[in-house]
Amino acid sequence: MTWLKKIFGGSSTEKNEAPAFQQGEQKMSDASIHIHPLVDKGFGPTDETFQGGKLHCHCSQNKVEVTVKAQCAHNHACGCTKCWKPSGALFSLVAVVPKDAVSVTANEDKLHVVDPTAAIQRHACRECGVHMYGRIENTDHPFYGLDFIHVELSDDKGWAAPEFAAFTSSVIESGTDPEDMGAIRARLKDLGLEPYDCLSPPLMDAIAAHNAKASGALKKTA
Ligand SMILES: N[C@@H](CCC(=O)N[C@@H](CS)C(=O)NCC(=O)O)C(=O)O
Ligand SMILES: [Zn+2]
Repeated sequence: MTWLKKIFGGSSTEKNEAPAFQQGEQKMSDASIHIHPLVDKGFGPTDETFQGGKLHCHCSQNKVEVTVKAQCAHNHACGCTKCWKPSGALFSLVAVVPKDAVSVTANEDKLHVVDPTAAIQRHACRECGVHMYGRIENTDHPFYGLDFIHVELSDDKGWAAPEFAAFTSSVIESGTDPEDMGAIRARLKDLGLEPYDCLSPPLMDAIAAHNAKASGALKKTA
């Protein structure tokens, strides 16, 4: 995926496939913890030939439609309070795609920006509340050029599988008891999603490298 290399460099697709418990161990995580519907039931493998698909909002009629002409990357569970989650889910499922691959193809007039002051301008349906895509407008932002999408809004199969869990501790800000965090982290690990309290190490490295180039601490060619 050349667009991915251009933005994140060569080391951004490190995938965590380590199981939480070694084979033969008896310990099981709590399957009654609802991380996200697509994650709880097992996501299925990434289709390497997949070229994108359509996303639809939850309205019964006049659905907002977003067409995405690319496979997504860095699909992950996000526990922050800002990312859209289906009801009952502790985490959002969010991925990035190049912004040029994203277009609104129906009922664009129903969209509004949830928080115009946020780094990610989340375009949501005014009627059902679903976030259709998030765009970074600040050209200096490390992730400028990428849009954020929720692949669960698509009936198309083959989207890249989630790789990790970000902003795990932030679920407390939505009302989760801090005492439940051990069980939640164990469940994430069991599902193959290593929990981080910010982003994954490769993404944090990409952000730091971007900032270091902007400040001059790193040469722009590095
Ligand atoms: N602890 C905060 C974290 C929010 C946060 O920083 N979210 C990350 C991950 S989506 C971000 O990049 N936010 C930028 C934004 O919301 O525009 C919360 O849960 O609200
Ligand atoms: Zn988030």
